Amino acid sequence: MSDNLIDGKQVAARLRAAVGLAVSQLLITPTLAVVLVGDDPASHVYVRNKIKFTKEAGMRSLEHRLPADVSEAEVVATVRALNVDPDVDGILVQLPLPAHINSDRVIAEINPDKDVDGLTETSAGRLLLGQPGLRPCTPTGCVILAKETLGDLSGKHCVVIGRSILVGKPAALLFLEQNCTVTLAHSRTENLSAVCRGADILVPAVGRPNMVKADWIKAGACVIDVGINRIDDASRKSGTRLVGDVDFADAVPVAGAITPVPGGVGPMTIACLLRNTVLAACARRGLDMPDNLAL
Ligand SMILES: Nc1nc(=O)c2c([nH]1)NC[C@@H]1CN(c3ccc(C(=O)N[C@@H](CCC(=O)O)C(=O)O)cc3)C=[N+]21
Repeated sequence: MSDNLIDGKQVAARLRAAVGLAVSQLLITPTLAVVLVGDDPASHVYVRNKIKFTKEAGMRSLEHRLPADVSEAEVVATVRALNVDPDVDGILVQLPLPAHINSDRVIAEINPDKDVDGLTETSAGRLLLGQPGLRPCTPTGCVILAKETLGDLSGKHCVVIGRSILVGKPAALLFLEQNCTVTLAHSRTENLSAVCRGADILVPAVGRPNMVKADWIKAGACVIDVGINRIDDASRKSGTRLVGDVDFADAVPVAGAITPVPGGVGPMTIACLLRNTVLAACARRGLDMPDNLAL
């Protein structure tokens, strides 16, 4: 193993421990409600992990399982009931939803003060405006990993590749909030590799296996790989393996620090969900954010 790896698993475990400590000092038990529709096996694995870590951090989790053929109206009704349940601090609707359900309409129903995924229009507006609010989990995890490596990010040139609503756009805004100079690159960017070579912090969030090569990376740059791509690998028993958007073997010798896949950004996403649940529980009660959960 090289010495420039950013151990997302370890940073996530530490964040979960910090969440647990913050919870133990509260007089209430934050509660996360998870809505899971259908029987997608991957979604069930994610949700099981989320629930396990929620409990480990001393919080309560409620699980609402709905059948795959449930109507959109019933999912909306479930969200509305959670919105007004005073015991519920965070609501997570596991995505993707079955094709017959419009996930935008469901997400729009979530009370923004319980929006621990940070996906509602109100949460997005608060982020854009620099107002307090719940930020999306994966981009928050990227910022934490970058700060872990570099400390203060002020003045650093951050290049985010990918303009998705879920990751790229909010990541650009969160790095801007950290006083980075931000470039939001995407599929139409001219001279993409040269733009990336200017980055002190490079955040590929595209979903294209091994797209970023060594010659896209400035020597010593911090590389936060958001991609989680499953590719064929005949040498594995499963027949597949996970790779990021970065050609890891190529990039490792050039990067100053780099996240692996798996074991990089992924575990941070779940840890940030737990953090958001505590932040939501505090904000809803007019309590200050626990000091040890500040970015
Ligand atoms: N409402 C909602 N919020 C989400 O945040 C959300 C969602 N729906 N639907 C699915 C995606 C996916 N997602 C991941 C979280 C952790 C890992 C993770 O920890 N991955 C491990 C590897 C896991 C493996 O081996 O399969 C890693 O990268 O090390 C991956 C993916 C959250 N999502």
